[in-house]
Amino acid sequence: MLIIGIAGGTGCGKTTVVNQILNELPDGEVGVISQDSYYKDTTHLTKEERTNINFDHPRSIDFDLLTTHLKDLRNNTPIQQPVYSFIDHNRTGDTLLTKPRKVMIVEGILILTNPELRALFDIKIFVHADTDERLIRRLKRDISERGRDVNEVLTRYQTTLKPMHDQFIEPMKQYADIIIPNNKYNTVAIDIVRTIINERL
Ligand SMILES: Nc1ncnc2c1ncn2[C@@H]1O[C@H](COP(=O)(O)OP(=O)(O)O)[C@@H](O)[C@H]1O
Ligand SMILES: Nc1ccn([C@@H]2O[C@H](COP(=O)(O)O)[C@@H](O)[C@H]2O)c(=O)n1
Repeated sequence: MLIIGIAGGTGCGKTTVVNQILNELPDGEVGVISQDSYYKDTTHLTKEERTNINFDHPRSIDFDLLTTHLKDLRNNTPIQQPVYSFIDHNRTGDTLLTKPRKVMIVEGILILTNPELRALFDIKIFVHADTDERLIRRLKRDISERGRDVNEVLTRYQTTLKPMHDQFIEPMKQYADIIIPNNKYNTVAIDIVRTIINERL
């Protein structure tokens, strides 16, 4: 199994890059795990307490479960990937049966911060987009897809998102094998990654 980790700040285009990579590859040959599915279970908290969680700090992620699941997949064992709701700030209780594939992609803002998880990646990719570009994309996406308003996104950006990005996410570039510039759609980089994957299929 080839395991590819794709990191980068919020709004840099990780999900879009993954979808572009999957396009034109044979259906079902490449599996995807999102770090977002592994936000810690917050059922014991009130809605207000959940809203106040710092979702950009590594401690918000259940790295133990994510690492265990990736090792299971590597050992050819299917996993039940949790399903996460950005509206409720919690796992939904549903799971998604995820089967081992020849190639697995793991994507998320913090996936390179955990040494044990990082060591499982054969290829580490960091997607880069400038800060202003990422904020604009995040604003538009969170309002249209994640039930947020302008004030909420900007407050979160100032209080946690930007400081956490500078402290935990940007420094992870040092571990990247490939950095994809993604201020604009980067078809050349996508083709290169797809070629690497095709060699393993
Ligand atoms: N290269 C790009 N140029 C313009 N918009 C982009 C680009 N990549 C992604 N987007 C848009 O930016 C938003 C955030 O992208 P997404 O892939 O969800 O980022 P991430 O998963 O890194 O948070 C989406 O609305 C997406 O369509
Ligand atoms: N309940 C939550 C959980 C996370 N976030 C934000 O999601 C961002 C990571 O996801 P991307 O798709 O943007 O990589 C992260 O910056 C968290 O702030 C949230 O808003 N609500």
